[in-house]
Amino acid sequence: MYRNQVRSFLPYRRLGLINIQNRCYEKADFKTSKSQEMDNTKASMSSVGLSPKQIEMFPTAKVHVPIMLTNREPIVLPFDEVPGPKSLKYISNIRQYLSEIGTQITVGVLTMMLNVGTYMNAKKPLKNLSVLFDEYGPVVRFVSPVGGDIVLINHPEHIQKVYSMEGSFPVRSALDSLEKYRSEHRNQIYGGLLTAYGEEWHRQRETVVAPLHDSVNKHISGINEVCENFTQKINNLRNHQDEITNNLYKEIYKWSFDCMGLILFSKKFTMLNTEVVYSQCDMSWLYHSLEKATDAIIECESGMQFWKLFATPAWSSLVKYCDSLDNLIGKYVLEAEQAVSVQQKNMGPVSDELFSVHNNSLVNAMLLGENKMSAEDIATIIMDMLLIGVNTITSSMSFLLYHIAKYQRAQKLLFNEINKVSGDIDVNNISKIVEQTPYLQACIKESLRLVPPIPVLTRVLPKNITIDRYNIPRGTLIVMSTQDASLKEGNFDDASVFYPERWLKDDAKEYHAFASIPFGFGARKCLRQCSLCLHLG
Ligand code: HEM
Repeated sequence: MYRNQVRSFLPYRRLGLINIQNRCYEKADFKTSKSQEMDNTKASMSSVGLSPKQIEMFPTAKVHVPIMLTNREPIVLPFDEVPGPKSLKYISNIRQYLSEIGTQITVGVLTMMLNVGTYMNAKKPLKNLSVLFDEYGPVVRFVSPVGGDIVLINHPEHIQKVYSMEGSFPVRSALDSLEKYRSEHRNQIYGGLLTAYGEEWHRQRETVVAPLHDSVNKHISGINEVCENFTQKINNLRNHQDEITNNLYKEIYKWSFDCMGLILFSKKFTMLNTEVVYSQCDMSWLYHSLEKATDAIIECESGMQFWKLFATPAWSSLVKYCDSLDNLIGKYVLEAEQAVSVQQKNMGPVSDELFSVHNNSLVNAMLLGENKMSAEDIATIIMDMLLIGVNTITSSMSFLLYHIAKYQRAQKLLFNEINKVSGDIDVNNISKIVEQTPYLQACIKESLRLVPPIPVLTRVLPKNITIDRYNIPRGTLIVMSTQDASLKEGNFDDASVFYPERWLKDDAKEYHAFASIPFGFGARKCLRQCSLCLHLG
């Protein structure tokens, strides 16, 4: 399964946010009084949309109250006091003496130990993280030998506080390997949505949101066809015991690729009907390159990062398959650009085929939008959406089917609900479908609670923040273990059980709004314009 975790120091160093030696601990941040702190917390909660009543629902008493020196002044403890693995703390004393290669090795070992280094597909990262929280409490400092320390948190209130301070241009850690590929190999300074920062990121996001939304709506009936195709194929693949013996994941991947093909390219990829994926046609190459590029990114981001020093096999594979993705997507975008300019200059009719593909397509909308983008930028954004979209949807759908298969009672209830409304479904009206299928929505939400495709989220804040009682300097990489939060008994009863009903009860509102956030939150949350998750989150 694709699980996404993040670590990266590069972007922050480049932004000048991390400088451990020169880090200035502003006095003001240390001397925050308790009342100020409470006011700040309340203001931040209302800024993220919680009412005073909801604030009361999650009293600050749940969070450790700072020890009082006098009867008014709470102690805000310095960053060095944040608990964490002691052996790592010693590293902080010697890190300035480590050579570049030594640093790479240490980072690699630490990364493998904790799996805080895999953007996608870490094997059991959460187990390791929850062990850390059990041992050190809700705020854990992970000293890194390279200079930028990591702070891990898992408490919903702390997560909420981080989001409330993320600012207008939130920064999260990116994929170092993809960023290096783009900046060094393709000469792209900004990269796509995943890797861009600041105003450039904002510009790209503004350009893509509305066209993406329209594109999903336009292709609903096409997506429905792909879904029917998928169920038909699964039906045919069953053995005499009604089981799918293997390759179900691959079929789900193809289904997700076909859906994204419609949304991003307005094209019927029909990968579900294609057995030979290694053929010469563009669509097969795109599929093949996507699989291989994803594998290569996973390999580069996890474990030893020697690719930063020399071309490892994983790095060469990343370059090869990202090049291939770039070229195929670039070709499509250039075609669309050509069609648009022929039409605009009235230079005669565009061929029917070209017109039918590109008219009303997502790329067309981006080319003609107010913030006109270059073909190269559009191609990069499409590549990002393809990479993140196909993998997250495949993971979500796989676990949804897994949970429904495992919890037969839920399966029966779901079956009855769908049976009841099936005669009355209008596939083009998503809002109505959502209204008609509350149990299905609850199943999706519950499955995403148990296994969010991206189990940890990250932010680098522009200001110091006090979490629990600790001062965390600006520029520190804060890793929010959101899956850990959603699996905590304190946040959900029988937290490890698939129980969709918890989202249907009136008291569902009592769950902390940040106890399960599969799509992230704030200005940089998921674009989530897929059919599966359009109305959730
Ligand atoms: C069930 C499906 C999905 C889940 C659970 C999911 C989850 C997420 C999460 C957690 C983030 C990071 C949010 C944060 O940092 O606060 C994210 C970002 C993003 N997602 Fe999704 N995602 C899903 C599907 C998709 C699809 C289908 C697309 C493409 C059409 C997509 C495009 C993106 C993009 C472009 C970003 C980066 C946004 C930015 O940095 O501004 N996601 N997603």
